[in-house]
Amino acid sequence: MPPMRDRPLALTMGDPAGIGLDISLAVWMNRQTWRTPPFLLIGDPAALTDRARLLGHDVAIRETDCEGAIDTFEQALPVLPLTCTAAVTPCQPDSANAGAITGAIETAVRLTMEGTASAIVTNPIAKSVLYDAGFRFPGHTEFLADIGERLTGEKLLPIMMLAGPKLMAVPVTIHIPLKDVPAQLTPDLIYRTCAITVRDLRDRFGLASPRVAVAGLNPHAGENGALGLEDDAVIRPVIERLRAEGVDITGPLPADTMFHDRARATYDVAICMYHDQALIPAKALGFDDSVNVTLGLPFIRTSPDHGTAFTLAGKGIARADSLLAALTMAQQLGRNASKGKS
Ligand SMILES: NC(=O)C1=CN([C@@H]2O[C@H](COP(=O)(O)OP(=O)(O)OC[C@H]3O[C@@H](n4cnc5c(N)ncnc54)[C@H](O)[C@@H]3O)[C@@H](O)[C@H]2O)C=CC1
Ligand SMILES: NCC(=O)COP(=O)(O)O
Repeated sequence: MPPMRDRPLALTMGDPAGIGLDISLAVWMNRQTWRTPPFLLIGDPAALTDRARLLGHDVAIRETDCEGAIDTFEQALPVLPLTCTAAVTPCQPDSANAGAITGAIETAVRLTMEGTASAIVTNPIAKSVLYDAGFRFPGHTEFLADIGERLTGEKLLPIMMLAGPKLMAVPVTIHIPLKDVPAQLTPDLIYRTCAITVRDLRDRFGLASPRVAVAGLNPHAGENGALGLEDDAVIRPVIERLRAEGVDITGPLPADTMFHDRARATYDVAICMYHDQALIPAKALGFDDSVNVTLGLPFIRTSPDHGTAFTLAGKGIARADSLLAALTMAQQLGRNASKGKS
């Protein structure tokens, strides 16, 4: 296996009708000033060439395998080719391309697990477009865990973490309807989410003893049971168990007062009970520079925090900051992992 510095990141194209192609071109074109980590784009070279032309970019695109990506990267944007079934039109997603979109993700995992790529960075997918084609996973997070389980034979619990300079936040339940949240918030799920988060923050992010703040589910963390029972009956005992095991952990905290500046200074990561409880503060505090990173997997995966932004595709106005942050974080986590092994 080549050393980590000689391996590219595997970057998936995402939904080609969205801004993934635009921002991939941007991070490559600005590779010197932005110090973009070398990547291999897994996607349709014809769609990428068309998007570059539409945007007025003069970009050299070269098809290569993963081994050739690092040597190619300075001169041309390296692409591991796959073909979209339907013609790609910006802002007009087509479920006929679901196979190419998910195929890029599967290929990225395979290259990373076999050690030719150092980590996976995913461009955004539109979930509903894939659901229309029969995709049975809520999002990348759950799909990546399924691929990981198939490759390793291990049962995995994938954890979504939004990580930015001002906040790291983890939702315990992820892509489920709000009405299903209380039933899915079991002590076991909360415990394992906290434990995996603490382990990965220590082992992958280098935080020796992460300080964890856990949100309650209900207003005022239940107000002693008057506004809901889950905070004291379900969440608090898990926190007490983790504290007894040596984790630096507080909660359940009223969610409305745990994200202001002074509160955030008291912890490293916020464990939240549902998707929007974590993602609203994360995106409000750092939409351009936060990264969606999946913990609990046998490989590193990051992604920009935003979605496909279809209406911006092909217009030259999509910001590439979050993709750059995702590439940079994936490279750093890969380096930390290889240091841990040496
Ligand atoms: N990691 C992933 O694959 C993600 C996928 N999605 C998917 O994206 C689709 C659209 O979701 P939305 O809720 O509309 O979120 P979105 O993030 O695509 O767009 C929200 C707003 O932010 C703007 N925006 C997003 N990215 C931007 C960028 N790079 N530069 C400038 N402006 C930007 C959009 O124009 C829009 O006004 C959905 O189908 C959803 O499933 C959403 C989040 C993450
Ligand atoms: N809202 C975040 C999101 O939908 C990203 O999900 P995933 O596709 O990374 O699982």
